[in-house]
Amino acid sequence: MRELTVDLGERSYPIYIGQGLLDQAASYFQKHNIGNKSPLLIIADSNVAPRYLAKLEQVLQAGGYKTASAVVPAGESSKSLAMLGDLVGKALDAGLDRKSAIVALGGGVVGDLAGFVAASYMRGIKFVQVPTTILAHDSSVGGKVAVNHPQAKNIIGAFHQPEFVLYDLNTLQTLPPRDVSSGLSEVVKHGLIWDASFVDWCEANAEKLLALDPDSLGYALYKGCSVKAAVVSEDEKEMGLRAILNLGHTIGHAIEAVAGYNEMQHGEAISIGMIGSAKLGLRYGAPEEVYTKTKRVLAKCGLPVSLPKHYDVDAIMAAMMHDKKFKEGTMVFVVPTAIGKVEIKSDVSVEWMKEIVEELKLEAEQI
Ligand SMILES: NC(=O)c1ccc[n+]([C@@H]2O[C@H](COP(=O)([O-])OP(=O)(O)OC[C@H]3O[C@@H](n4cnc5c(N)ncnc54)[C@H](O)[C@@H]3O)[C@@H](O)[C@H]2O)c1
Ligand SMILES: O=C(O)C(=O)C[C@@H](O)[C@H](O)[C@H](O)COP(=O)(O)O
Ligand SMILES: [Zn+2]
Repeated sequence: MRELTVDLGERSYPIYIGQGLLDQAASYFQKHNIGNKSPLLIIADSNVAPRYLAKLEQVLQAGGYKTASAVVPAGESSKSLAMLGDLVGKALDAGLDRKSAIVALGGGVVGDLAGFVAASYMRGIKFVQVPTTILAHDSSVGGKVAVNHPQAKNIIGAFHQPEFVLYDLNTLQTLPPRDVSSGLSEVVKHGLIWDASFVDWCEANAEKLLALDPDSLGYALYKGCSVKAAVVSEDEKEMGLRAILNLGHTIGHAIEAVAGYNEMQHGEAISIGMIGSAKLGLRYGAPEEVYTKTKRVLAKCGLPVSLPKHYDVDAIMAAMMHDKKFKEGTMVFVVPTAIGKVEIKSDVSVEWMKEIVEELKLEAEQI
């Protein structure tokens, strides 16, 4: 078992990463002072619930907890205000009070959604992250919780940190291949922004990761979570440094919004976005390797590296204008300057960005 800390003073919390942790969930809840007098609400999606919900409920109940559960349809569309309303209804029906906790059992969709329920129910109650996807090494850490609006991704949300993160690597064995690749996108991102040697490692170990080799996965998720924890510990509310975690996300979020949140997985959209950011890096004078290596490692992880033909460039440009990094009307981008290093550039040319999105699409047409 590996352990990391998100260092936020009195709101600091651990990330536990290991095999079989679900079986020990009750003792972690007790260790972190989650009381057993008020009920817990476990939120899972329709793919995760049949696999892991009964197990978690049984372990928690055996440890003296009262549990209720809510199952949402799998997929990004569940990150909506309507679903938030439904879940608040479920929390009320189950009798959750201010001492209760919400448990997010699932990937980033459930983590963001359940976390926002916890942030807003009774103006904020405790929550615990129990991630079950590779991508959720990113989403379960750092306290960004949100739902989407049809016009903009994650635009209704809060910063609300979990009590702890319980990452049972065994759950990852049932992930479909597409979600394995999608999760690796954010793993690679953590290397691209912080640690060149980890990018080399990802490239060399891509096949093992795709095959869900437990040792490789454990190491990759530990490294990814270490980067995330270090950045969040320095800048919890994204006043500066934390923006680097957004590499590829301005283009990526725009693609997700234009796709209606149901065609492209988050990690897939971010992969295309990171290729776009690498192209922008070249325009700012980064060495060619930044682009070629970024593209190679993402492709090795089974990720898309160009924009599918049917996407409308103008619609993507319009969606990009809703990016939360926009300040005082200027385009702000995370730009790679070397492998493992990025800079935040303000006032990025809209013309350049349009040319880059067009190039991304043209490259798909050439395949
Ligand atoms: N808050 C943050 O800091 C942050 C960071 C990164 C991403 N995100 C958000 O995370 C979301 C994407 O997360 P995701 O890729 O985990 O998506 P997801 O939660 O939709 O999970 C992907 C798919 O895998 C299924 N699944 C989950 N665990 C499984 C398991 N163990 N076995 C079988 N199937 C399983 C899900 O049902 C779903 O179909 C996006 O909404 C993104 O915006 C948030
Ligand atoms: O934690 C962060 O900060 C991130 O940017 C991590 C991203 O991978 C994640 O997708 C996040 O939800 C994007 O944040 P947003 O503020 O652009 O919605
Ligand atoms: Zn992301």
